[in-house]
Amino acid sequence: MENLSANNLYSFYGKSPVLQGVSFDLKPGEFLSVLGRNGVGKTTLLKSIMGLTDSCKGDLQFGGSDLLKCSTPQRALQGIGYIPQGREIIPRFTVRENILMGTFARADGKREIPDYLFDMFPILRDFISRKGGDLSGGQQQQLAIARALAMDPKILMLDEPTEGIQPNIVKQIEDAIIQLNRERGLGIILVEQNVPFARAASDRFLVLDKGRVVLGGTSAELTDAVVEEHLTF
Ligand SMILES: Nc1ncnc2c1ncn2[C@@H]1O[C@H](COP(=O)(O)OP(=O)(O)OP(=O)(O)O)[C@@H](O)[C@H]1O
Repeated sequence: MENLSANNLYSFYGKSPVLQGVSFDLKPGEFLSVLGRNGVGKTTLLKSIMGLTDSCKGDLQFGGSDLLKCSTPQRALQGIGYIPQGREIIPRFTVRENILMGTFARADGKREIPDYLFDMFPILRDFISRKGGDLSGGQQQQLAIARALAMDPKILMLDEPTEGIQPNIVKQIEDAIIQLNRERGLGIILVEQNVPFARAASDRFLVLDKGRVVLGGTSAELTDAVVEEHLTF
């Protein structure tokens, strides 16, 4: 089965190790939330899985493949989708062009935009010919999710997808993430500050502190006491 598993993973910017011995498992279709205060390495964990930090040591496997030996495009082709913080859509490309970019990371070479993306985010259908840069922040986040889905991923990694987004769109994005997991069976790794959403949506969580996993468990174990000890500022 296509588990994603990290064992004693170290990740570096230059010579500084940001992740220091991180281990976790994500089973197919599982939803994992990654929590922790600012600057503890949450974004770095997602970047490391995608091969976007300077270097990594340790073990990172996906479905029997040694990810640390794979380039970033190879990791995408294996089915790992990444929606970075800040979204990084291409502002001068249209909505259609932005989504089509995702299809270039499809293993089967198809260049079609799946219809369900527009059922999930109807505004993208309405704005299909608009420039990405003319969309609101929330619409751009929907576009970034659609672009990642256009590559037909097995796992979707999202970095604070509702940060700074207008409240009426937050709910749509949260519902879409849950639907992708529960109805389409996508594995999800979500970096999130919103504990109630992480608790409601995920199967399991882990808490990072200074580049290490200090706690993990089922979402039922993500109690107020855990939040108080590890997540309040
Ligand atoms: N490109 C980089 N070069 C050097 N150091 C970096 C780089 N990106 C992040 N760091 C450092 O790595 C550490 C972890 O950063 P990271 O962004 O992974 O944390 P985070 O938990 O996602 O924080 P936040 O909640 O603020 O996004 C921080 O000390 C940060 O300064």
